[in-house]
Amino acid sequence: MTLWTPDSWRALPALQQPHYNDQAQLLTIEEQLRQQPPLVFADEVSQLRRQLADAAQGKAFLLQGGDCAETFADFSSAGIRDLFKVLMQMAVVLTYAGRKPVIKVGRLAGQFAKPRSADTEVREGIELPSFRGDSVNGVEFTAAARAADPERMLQAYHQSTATLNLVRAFAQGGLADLHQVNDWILSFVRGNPGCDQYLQLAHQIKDALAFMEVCGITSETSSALRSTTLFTSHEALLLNYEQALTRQDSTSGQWFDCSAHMLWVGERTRQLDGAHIEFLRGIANPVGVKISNAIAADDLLRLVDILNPENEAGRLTLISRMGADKTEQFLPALAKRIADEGRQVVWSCDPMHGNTVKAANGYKTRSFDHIMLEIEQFFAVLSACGQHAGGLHLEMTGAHVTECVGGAYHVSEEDLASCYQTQCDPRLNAQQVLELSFKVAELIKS
Ligand SMILES: O=C[C@H](O)[C@H](O)COP(=O)(O)O
Ligand SMILES: C=C(OP(=O)(O)O)C(=O)O
Repeated sequence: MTLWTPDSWRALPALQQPHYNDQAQLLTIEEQLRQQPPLVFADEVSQLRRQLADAAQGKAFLLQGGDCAETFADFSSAGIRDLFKVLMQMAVVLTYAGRKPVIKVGRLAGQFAKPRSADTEVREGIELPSFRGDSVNGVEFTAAARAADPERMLQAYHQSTATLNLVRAFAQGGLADLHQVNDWILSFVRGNPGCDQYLQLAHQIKDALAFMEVCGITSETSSALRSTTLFTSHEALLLNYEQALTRQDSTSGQWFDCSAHMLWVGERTRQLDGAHIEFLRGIANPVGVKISNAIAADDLLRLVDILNPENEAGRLTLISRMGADKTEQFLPALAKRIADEGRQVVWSCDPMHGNTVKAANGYKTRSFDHIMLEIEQFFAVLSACGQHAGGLHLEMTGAHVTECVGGAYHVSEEDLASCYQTQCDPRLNAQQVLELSFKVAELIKS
């Protein structure tokens, strides 16, 4: 294996990269990013890695979720707060009903770039570059907006710092206190089917807290009751951005990509000899790889060995995203091979990206039933292979959107138009996510 350096990826083919017209401007922005403070610290990253080692061994569960893509336009403290609350709600359901510690990792504070199926989009005979996320170009369908602009990476960095600042405050400053378990319910979820079940669970938690208080364990005496950690993650797609935020830890000598605690590489950029895998192999962060039915077991094993040559639990998460129609057929051979070869990985399920369809009225959507079915199949396949179903990876929001159909609240195809806000892929809303959490908790328990 050749020597890794933060820029060794540059000698290899990098797919899904923007075409910047002004290379000198790109270099200037990279230099400016290099001068910025890190977003995360080596110790925090190592802490996540240790927790993921527990997930690999079935002793914890990874909950990774957030926007398909963060946007410059929808940036608000209310939006971040609502996503935080929904993640807390899910975590409490999975922890209490599923009886496992939950590692909370947001798709936030850096999730601004999207890989696309097509390089261009045609509307009424006009062809323009596809929208690739706010850190690359603008969503408006004009030539000016769709031109890739490196300055956008700086704006994404600054929005990420502000987001992370607020997330850290929420996690440490009261909103995460377990006594707030009722306040995590968003107003539009109240009165819906899943809410009653949640209120019952909240009631039981409050009873347990009252008992603990009598025993002298309160929010004042126990930091575990009053605070939490929400780690950050995003797809390591824009390698110029990732390299600029990669720093060497002076104590250990290891390289950390300080743009997020965890990075993943997508289904479209995980080529064994490609730039993205080359970049990820050298950083000490925990990394994830999305895998569909398109990967062969031999290639998966090679990928695992490139990214985790020491076979350390917690370093690598394999995120299966095959679709409800393919998981039962294709996942068993992969999971069995990893088990037979004794490789330590966290198996996580992304039930979103293999289940995208176009509704009759043209909206890109996903069905709650297909999402649930893929999760059930994922649990069944891993259990049959003697492996742990270690996590869940969701595109979701705290906003009251109608982007995925189905669920107990019955979002129909006709309802999609009423609040369809995503710029790329459809997300589960807070009530769909709550309903899903109770079902997943049952799967974890069983
Ligand atoms: O979120 C993932 C991808 O960026 C997205 O699914 C691609 O969508 P497209 O097929 O419309 O390009
Ligand atoms: C692009 C994504 O997923 P995938 O690589 O699995 O398509 C994503 O998670 O945003």
